[in-house]
Amino acid sequence: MLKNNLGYPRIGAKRELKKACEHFWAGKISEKDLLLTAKNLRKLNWLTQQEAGIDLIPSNDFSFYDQVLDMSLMLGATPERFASLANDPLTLYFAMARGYQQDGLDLKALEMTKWFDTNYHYLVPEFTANQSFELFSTKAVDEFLESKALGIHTKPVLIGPVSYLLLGKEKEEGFHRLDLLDRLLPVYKELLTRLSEQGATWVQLDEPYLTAHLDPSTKFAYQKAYKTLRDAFPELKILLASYFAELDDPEFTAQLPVCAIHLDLVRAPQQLEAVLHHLPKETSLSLGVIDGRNIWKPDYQKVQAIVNKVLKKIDEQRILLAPSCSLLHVPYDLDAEEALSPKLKQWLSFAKQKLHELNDLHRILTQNDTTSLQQNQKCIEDRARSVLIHRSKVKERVSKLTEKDSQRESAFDRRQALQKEALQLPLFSTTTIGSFPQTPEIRKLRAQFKKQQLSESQYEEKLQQLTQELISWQEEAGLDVLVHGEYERNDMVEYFGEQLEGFAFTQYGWVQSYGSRCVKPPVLFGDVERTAPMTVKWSTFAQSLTNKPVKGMLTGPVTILQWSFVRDDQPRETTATQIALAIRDEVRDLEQAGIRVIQIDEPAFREGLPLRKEHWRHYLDWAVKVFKVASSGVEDQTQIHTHMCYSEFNDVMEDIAAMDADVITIETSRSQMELLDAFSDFHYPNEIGPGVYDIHSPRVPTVEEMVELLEKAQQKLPAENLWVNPDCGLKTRKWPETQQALTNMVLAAKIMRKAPQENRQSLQNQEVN
Ligand SMILES: CN1c2c(nc(N)[nH]c2=O)NC[C@@H]1CNc1ccc(C(=O)N[C@@H](CCC(=O)N[C@@H](CCC(=O)N[C@@H](CCC(=O)O)C(=O)O)C(=O)O)C(=O)O)cc1
Ligand SMILES: N[C@@H](CCS)C(=O)O
Ligand SMILES: [Zn+2]
Repeated sequence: MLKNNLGYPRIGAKRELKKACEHFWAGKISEKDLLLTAKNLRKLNWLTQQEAGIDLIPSNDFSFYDQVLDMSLMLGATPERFASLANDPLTLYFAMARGYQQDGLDLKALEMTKWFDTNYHYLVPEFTANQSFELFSTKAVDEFLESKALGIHTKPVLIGPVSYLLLGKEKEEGFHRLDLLDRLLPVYKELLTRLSEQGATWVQLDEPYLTAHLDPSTKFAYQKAYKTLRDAFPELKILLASYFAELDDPEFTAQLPVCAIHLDLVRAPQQLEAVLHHLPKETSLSLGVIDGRNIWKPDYQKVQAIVNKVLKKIDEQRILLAPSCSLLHVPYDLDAEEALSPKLKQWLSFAKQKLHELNDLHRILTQNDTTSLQQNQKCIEDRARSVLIHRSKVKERVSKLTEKDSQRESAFDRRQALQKEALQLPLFSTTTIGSFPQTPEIRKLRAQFKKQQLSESQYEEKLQQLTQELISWQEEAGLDVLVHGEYERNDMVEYFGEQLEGFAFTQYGWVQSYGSRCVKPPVLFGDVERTAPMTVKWSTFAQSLTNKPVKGMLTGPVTILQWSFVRDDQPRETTATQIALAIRDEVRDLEQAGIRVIQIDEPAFREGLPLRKEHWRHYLDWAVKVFKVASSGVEDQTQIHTHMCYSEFNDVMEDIAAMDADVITIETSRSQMELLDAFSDFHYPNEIGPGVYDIHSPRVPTVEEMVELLEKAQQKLPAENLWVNPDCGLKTRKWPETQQALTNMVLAAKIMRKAPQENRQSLQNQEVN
């Protein structure tokens, strides 16, 4: 029974890679220094896994930015616009990730989207009809050799050919990306040849799309790909990894010609039986029994029962024990946490602890280690019985909710009329999504405050000053609905977690979100309660400085749930309802305090959608309901906004409309307003702000391109329902580019208001470049 790990976090336990990348981008360290930091991190990861007794240790799970981008580079799938950077691979790599505005070039980054239902984002490969592939980078081989030099025999991890193609997007009409398989497979063969030549014995090919609906042509692609690879490499042990959901067709997958199949038995234990039934006698099974997506200790007895069931069908040599998916989605090391309560800490495990759990389980299963089993049982029982978790007042309030609590007083038409009268906003009103640059100075102030080097009043005074400057700047820039800037927030979820009962927060529990950006998800361990207002002070302070409306800024219940490590002892919808009640109280308090526009962000609404369609209805029903519970406690005149980013809306339009927010701002600019089609096809009734520029890149958008996007939007939706705003919050941007971009955005809105061609010309002359 081998202990198999699918992937390890790579950002560094103290975010060393993040810091090195950001310093490199800022020109503060050399390429050599960056490469050395990366090498040290890889070494540390391999040694940690070796020490923990893992048999199949992954390599090529490291990435400077994203593993899908790494694959694109290895396979030579570089869009034409980057051709001039081909002789400088690292510059090319970061240009594809972040865009490139230098030396007279203005290259847009690849589109970024969510990695399945996680909070990790990948860079979408771009394909053309005459797409060619070549072995451009040998990263997987290089890292295999690097581990070999340390005396560690690793298992290279690659994204499998079919999922790689499915993760991408056709950039022109007339072909399907799976048509490219015949051109792609020779490059996989070349890569596997190099790996075999260097002594690789196992290779993990991730095919998470095996859990999506498999139509005949997709099945054909999988069969072709894996038969080709098996025929070419009969000796190589290919581990085919699925995760995050159940296989769409267990019989089909079980019979693919590979050495082993990995199953996520945390998310989808029900698939085991069917797979066992169809598994050929020579195929091994990797049992994903440790949760790679959450931080709770597993119940060893339950795992034991699963493995024993498998042992009845196949023998020990064909079983691998594994986490459910790569450990990329959990933090590094619980031992580093000094401030967590010891009680809570004994219920948790992070990546390093999960490795040791594999070891414990291996001993329990193969050597009958009853001590580990009993210790684990004690922890599990202790958590189940703990008084820390339960608040009867909260449970009672949830049970007393009625239909009325999730309905606004009047229908949208009436609310819209009342709000227009109350707010007196122009056509194409301009606003931002909430956050403004979180400068190193602001982060430093907070760090000093947390270390008690600054008193609360000193910290708040400085933030007040910055907020005041921001309000003045927005007024001067001519924005219509202002924001306070979210300077006081470390993160839009963590900030609320820190203020709500039922949450705990970590010191170093960082998880990569995209590129160098990390989040520290709070631990939602118990019943959620708001004991005091959370945002009223900052919103009312900002509102006191201006006559223009300042938007109150809250994170919605689905997003708080989705971006936290959530308790697994009750249904997610129950926990979401508890959060919704806390937000509802905050919304009401903001209204009472004179805030007339309130935004409840739900960027994770679409991400929370289960991967398997049969589970959608249930999720959508409760997700819409909890948003309405959070947002419906206000008067008709109070304008409720929501915001969503990176979402494919087509499938869920009806439910987004059912949320009944007065205004929704969405990400659309990277896809050139394509996403808006869903709203226009559906005749979305409420107001909508399609993002007119991409905030993930420092590139300053021109007035012209934003006008063009707004014109596209105007063709799709009535002008009186349109808002003008960026794609998302501006916290990751620097000040000069933010000012220039927003100044251009306001000009674009003014052009749209004036419309005649002559006015456009004169306004474009004022553009800031
Ligand atoms: C909108 N997005 C979000 C997602 N998930 C969230 N939970 N939050 C989100 O906003 N998912 C989808 C997208 C992903 N986008 C982003 C965008 C930006 C970030 C980001 O900027 N993350 C920051 C970390 C933010 C944070 O919590 N900072 C803390 C700690 C600051 C810090 O680093 N302090 C230093 C000391 C500083 C000094 O002394 O100078 C330290 O501790 O070492 C804070 O502000 O207090 C990032 O830097 O990665 C994430 C997701
Ligand atoms: N209000 C948040 C939303 C991000 S999705 C922000 O502006 O950062
Ligand atoms: Zn956003």
